[in-house]
Amino acid sequence: MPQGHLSTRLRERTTRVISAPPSFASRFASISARRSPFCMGCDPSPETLESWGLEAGPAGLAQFVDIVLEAAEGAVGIVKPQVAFFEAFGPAGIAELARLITGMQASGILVIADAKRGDIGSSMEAYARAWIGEGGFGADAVTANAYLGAGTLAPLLSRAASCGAGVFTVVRSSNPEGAALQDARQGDVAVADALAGALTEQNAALAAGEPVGPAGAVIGATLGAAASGTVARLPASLFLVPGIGAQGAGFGDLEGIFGEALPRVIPTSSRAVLAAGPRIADLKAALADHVGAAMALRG
Ligand SMILES: O=c1ccn([C@@H]2O[C@H](COP(=O)(O)O)[C@@H](O)[C@H]2O)c(=O)[nH]1
Repeated sequence: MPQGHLSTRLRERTTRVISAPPSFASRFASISARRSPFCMGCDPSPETLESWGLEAGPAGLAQFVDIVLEAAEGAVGIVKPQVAFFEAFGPAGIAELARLITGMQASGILVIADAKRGDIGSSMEAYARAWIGEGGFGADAVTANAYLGAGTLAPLLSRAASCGAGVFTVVRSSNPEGAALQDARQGDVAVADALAGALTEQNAALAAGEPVGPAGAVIGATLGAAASGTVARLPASLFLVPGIGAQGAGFGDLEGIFGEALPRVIPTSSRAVLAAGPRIADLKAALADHVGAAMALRG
């Protein structure tokens, strides 16, 4: 191989290594220490819009976005818009979702797009471009479903690793209907545990020497200590943990499920926070309560 070609390749490789963006795990660790690991759910359901005195249509949605942007600024480090509630308003809803994502990021807030994507590998590549990295919505992390097989997550995970994003795959969901499927046997382990093992393998391949990789897991706060065996199979994952508040779980349930993994937990709650709106001061007060409760878990 000609010398010039070799040095060009070396330079390209070095540039890639030097310019690798910080991982989602390191960005979470930083925001968690500076603000809190708590994640504010942004679910503009018709019920929430109406209870805030807003029209359950695109104009009301735009006002909702204005309010949550102002309430979140300086009060919380992570938000999770539930994409379904934006999609429900069609193109106008998608535009508001994009506005929420860029507005939150402009305030230094990490955005987890709760889109729960899952498909065959070629379509997952398109979902990866849609949600993380440049060119699409550019969220900091996205949620995924693995019902088409753990291997279909690969395009999403490799893009996440290269652009410093995270992927949270549903492993054990917070809803009561989830257990029948997630506890079904795959060989001699539960489907959820087999998926946890596959995510851990992906983290070993993609974490680039960091202790926590891009393959995170969704584990419901409602599940109790029965979920801790699954947690143990995910030693290099962050955990996105819904179910606090309206679904009946509390911050006090998290230690029994996560134990020593608590520093990797991102507790999230939507309705319990949004019920305080629409006044900004009331929302900030509800956020302060949740942020404080999540900080107390860090010890
Ligand atoms: O297992 C899961 C996975 C995702 N979710 C989502 O989290 C929020 C929970 O909202 P609350 O109002 O705090 O109950 C919502 O967007 C769900 O789609 C979940 O609840 N459970």
